[in-house]
Amino acid sequence: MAAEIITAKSLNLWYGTDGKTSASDRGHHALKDINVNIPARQITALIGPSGCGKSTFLKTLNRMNDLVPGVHIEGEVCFDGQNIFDKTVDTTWLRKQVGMVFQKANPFPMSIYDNVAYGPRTHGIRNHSELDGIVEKSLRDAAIWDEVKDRLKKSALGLSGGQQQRLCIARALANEPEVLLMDESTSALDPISTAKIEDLAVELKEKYTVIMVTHNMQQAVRVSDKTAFFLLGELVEFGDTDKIFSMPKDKRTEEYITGRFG
Ligand SMILES: Nc1ncnc2c1ncn2[C@@H]1O[C@H](COP(=O)(O)OP(=O)(O)OP(=O)(O)O)[C@@H](O)[C@H]1O
Repeated sequence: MAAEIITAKSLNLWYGTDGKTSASDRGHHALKDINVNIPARQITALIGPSGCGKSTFLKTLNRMNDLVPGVHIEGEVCFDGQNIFDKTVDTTWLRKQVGMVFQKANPFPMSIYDNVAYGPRTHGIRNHSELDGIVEKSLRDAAIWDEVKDRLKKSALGLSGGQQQRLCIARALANEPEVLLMDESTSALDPISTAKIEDLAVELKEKYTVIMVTHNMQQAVRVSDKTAFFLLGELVEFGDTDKIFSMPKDKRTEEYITGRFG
């Protein structure tokens, strides 16, 4: 059995607390007592109807929710055995380890090369040949090197949507993360670009742990090893993807995957 890389224990999150801490008026309870062990070097899909807390859970894993005013979090999330909410944890370090790719590709308005070199430069790497090596490796790992190797100094904004999304994956990989979070990263793409990103995710799990939010259940079946089904802020069921989709344990999971709601 694969070792876990991320463990959530009694994780609860409220939005809109406005500084209130009494249990009765803490705002919207978006994550309710989540307990889960996410295995390393596998793909975990987060599924569930709109508004059930998938993105909130994903963003909690690299503390992106810290940036939302009025959020209150209780419980633990351990990354490589360390609670990410400990005061000693540097969020810049955490976000380097746990990188993120968003729903809509968001390349910086600069060259393809500079997009990928951005993170390493921020972390102090200045040597040209070292940066060249990181840029090439990251673009190769993101399966876009052959398409861009002759235009590295051209603007990233000239790439197609699917290429931009793979560039954003390369930009995240340049930081040498252990975990890659993907928040509906193919929902804005055509089927061919989607297939490329799905194939890429499967290749990436040799070196990285991938956690992806998806609305597309076929996608979860095609690419993921584990599936987590969320409903109204609860993690209803977590397990092997083939079991979740063939023999769900919970009636609510069965109803969702058979299309009876959502
Ligand atoms: N910044 C925020 N402030 C207040 N409430 C929020 C915020 N972000 C999300 N919520 C609420 O928390 C709940 C969970 O939202 P979340 O985005 O995690 O759901 P989701 O499952 O990812 O949905 P979708 O599939 O539509 O993206 C929703 O009720 C949402 O309205």
